[in-house]
Amino acid sequence: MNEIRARINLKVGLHSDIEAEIATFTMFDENHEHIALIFQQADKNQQAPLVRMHSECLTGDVFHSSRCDCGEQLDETINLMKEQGGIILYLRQEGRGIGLYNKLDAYVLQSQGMDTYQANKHLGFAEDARSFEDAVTMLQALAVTDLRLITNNPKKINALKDYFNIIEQVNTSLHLKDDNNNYLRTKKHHGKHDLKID
Ligand SMILES: Nc1nc2c(ncn2[C@@H]2O[C@H](COP(=O)(O)OP(=O)(O)OP(=O)(O)O)[C@@H](O)[C@H]2O)c(=O)[nH]1
Ligand SMILES: [Zn+2]
Repeated sequence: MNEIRARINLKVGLHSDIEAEIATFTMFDENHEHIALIFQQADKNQQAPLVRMHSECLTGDVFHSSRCDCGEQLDETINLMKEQGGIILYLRQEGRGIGLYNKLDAYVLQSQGMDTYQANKHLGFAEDARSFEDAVTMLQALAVTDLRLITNNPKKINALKDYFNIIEQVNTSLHLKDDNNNYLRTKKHHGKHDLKID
């Protein structure tokens, strides 16, 4: 069964000059329109391509919000993949899976003193409501078996390790900004992310 619905060439990045392909899939409905961005045909040309599973963050990815580091991580990944090739899975699970409006409700609670995980729980959600099962399906559809995963998040390693040979964990940089200190510290101390911050 062909699980790739389409592959389209496009150029991406800040200057729209980095060659890539965007791939769509047959197995997802309109509420889960995940896409893969493939650089240098990494799915076909590389034994162990760089892979980034990036969960959607409208505020960070599009507007480079001061509250998180998502947009910077995405830019960093695109620039690395320009050089080395690789695959970004852009996963439509905004707000760690609780959706945009709920994430913004969580921001209100954070402004009142809760951390990101406490705010999710206060709203009746899991601390992190994401699943990476769709990502596994996407990588299998792209015939990836071995990979180098760009992440600081041990949960992402755990989610893939039974299905793929993870040759290397590639950390992202620390993108500290005025308003994302607590967010990043909580990622490290509660989420056990591998971040170089106190
Ligand atoms: N619920 C909630 N979600 C948030 C908050 N801040 C950011 N997010 C979401 O967190 C997710 C971040 O995803 P990623 O960058 O893929 O991953 P990560 O878990 O930070 O791990 P890395 O791979 O190390 O970057 C996005 O879906 C954001 O929308 C918050 O305060 N509350
Ligand atoms: Zn974000």
